[in-house]
Amino acid sequence: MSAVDRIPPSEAILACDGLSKHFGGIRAFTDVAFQARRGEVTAVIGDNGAGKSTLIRCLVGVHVPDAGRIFFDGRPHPFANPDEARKAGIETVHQNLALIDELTVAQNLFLNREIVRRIGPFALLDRAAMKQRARAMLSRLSINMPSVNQRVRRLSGGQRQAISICRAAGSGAKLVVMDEPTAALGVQETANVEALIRRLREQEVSVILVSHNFDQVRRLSDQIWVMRAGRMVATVRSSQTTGNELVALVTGAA
Ligand SMILES: Nc1ncnc2c1ncn2[C@@H]1O[C@H](COP(=O)(O)OP(=O)(O)OP(=O)(O)O)[C@@H](O)[C@H]1O
Repeated sequence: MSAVDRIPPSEAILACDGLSKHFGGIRAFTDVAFQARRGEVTAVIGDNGAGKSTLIRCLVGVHVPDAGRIFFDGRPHPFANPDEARKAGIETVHQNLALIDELTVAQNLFLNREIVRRIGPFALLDRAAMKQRARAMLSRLSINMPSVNQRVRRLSGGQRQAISICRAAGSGAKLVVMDEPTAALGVQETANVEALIRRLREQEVSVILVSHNFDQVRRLSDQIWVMRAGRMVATVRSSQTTGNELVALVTGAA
């Protein structure tokens, strides 16, 4: 049975069959199949070079796969670039955060999606509306921020990550894809970002999370995809696995 058939379309936010991506003679991954349930956190694990980042780049429209089918929210996924994926409801939280230091929290939350007010032939930025909406977006995810007028340069790594996640979720995304969202964070900041991911899940936003931290993956996710050397070697329910089993699946000792 194909992966697309296993979960009824109404329950699958994402499904994929026979997906492959090569860069010239280098194989990133081959014949990958998977499904992610709507409203769940799905983690992607695997050793360095297993193909995780390339796989999620195919999901968010950065790369076009060489072969295979992807379905998003019950429909074929034809996204040729990240803008198309975003319009359909897939947002990405990038490893390098993509925030602009010299802009404020509110300006970063509305970067490239500014609210404008039309007065005759002129289109003016509606700063008051953006600030008001920024406060509502932060409050919806219980994110504490000193002020929406604060420049992000002065914020901690965890606060910056929270803004990136809020920005991704705030536009009504159905699926938020995160590549190592806590890799550069300390213990408390990691806990804050994990709490934020749980709140997304409570609000029925589906999440795909790439992480090398198996404890985190088991704490946060419902389902785990395991990649090894360009293959999807296992899909496991997080509640039914142990850290040792994950290590064995990732290394091939299982
Ligand atoms: N743009 C590219 N051009 C050529 N090869 C690439 C490119 N992107 C990825 N690869 C190759 O594809 C394979 C999978 O890489 P990918 O970055 O997807 O792995 P990963 O599991 O995310 O690794 P890591 O955990 O180290 O980030 C690797 O052999 C990598 O060198």
